Amino acid sequence: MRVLGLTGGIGMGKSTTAALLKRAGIRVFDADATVAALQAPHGAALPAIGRLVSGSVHDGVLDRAVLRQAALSDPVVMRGLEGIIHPLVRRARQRFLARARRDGCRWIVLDVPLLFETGTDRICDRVVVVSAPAAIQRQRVLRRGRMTPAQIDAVIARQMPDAVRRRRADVIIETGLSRHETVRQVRRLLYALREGSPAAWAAAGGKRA
Ligand SMILES: CC(C)(COP(=O)(O)OP(=O)(O)OC[C@H]1O[C@@H](n2cnc3c(N)ncnc32)[C@H](O)[C@@H]1O)[C@@H](O)C(=O)NCCC(=O)NCCS
Ligand SMILES: Nc1ncnc2c1ncn2[C@@H]1O[C@H](COP(=O)(O)OP(=O)(O)OP(=O)(O)O)[C@@H](O)[C@H]1O
Repeated sequence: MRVLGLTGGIGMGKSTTAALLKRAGIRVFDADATVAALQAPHGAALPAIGRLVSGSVHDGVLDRAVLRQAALSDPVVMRGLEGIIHPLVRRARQRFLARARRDGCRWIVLDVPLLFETGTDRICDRVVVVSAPAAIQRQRVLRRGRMTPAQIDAVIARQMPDAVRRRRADVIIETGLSRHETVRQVRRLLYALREGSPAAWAAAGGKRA
């Protein structure tokens, strides 16, 4: 079984790209969804989060705004939160991989925002980076309306710069153009996954020499 890493900064288009891959029948491990499940009402991470940030959990329900504010304004809190979350995500990922291996999957996708930052790229055969110009990125996250401009900057500051991610990518999917263009790039990627030839990977690459 081969592992395709899918990553990119906040709002760069990971979920959109992951959905296209899923539609093609590829199994996708979604790290953000795993985090959401851990933080859902009575989720496995809540007792520890309640101890880390007092007032963030009431009757087994997380107050996300309180946690977001605390984590994004204090690096010590964010590190503590990551210390709670990341080992649990790693365990869920291992269960996902074991199941996919047992089911005989050829390629699976790991959709992980912090793929490089957490060293998860080391278990990937190829890495796809989704990327768009910084101004478009900020505009997209702002439009979602969940974060203030300062909170967006705090998240971006904790992530690897886009230019570094692009250098480390095997394949870059540009999402700053039309949705149609993104679909076209994903189609080339799917062809490379199926075909496996150097020429197919070169065609999917999207990296300028
Ligand atoms: C900080 C929290 C409370 C903010 O919640 P919020 O609902 O505002 O955002 P959401 O969870 O949808 O995250 C949006 C995006 O922010 C980025 N992001 C989230 N956490 C982090 C982090 N610790 N470092 C860098 N980027 C992060 C990711 O790109 C993610 O896709 C939440 O993201 C969280 O609990 N983060 C810690 C867990 C973690 O490291 N997640 C990253 C994926 S493994
Ligand atoms: N060509 C495109 N390709 C992908 N996404 C696009 C494109 N044009 C616009 N978008 C929009 O960009 C937004 C961000 O995309 P998406 O939610 O997939 O990002 P993400 O990387 O998963 O973000 P996050 O890390 O914050 O969860 C979405 O609202 C999506 O509709």
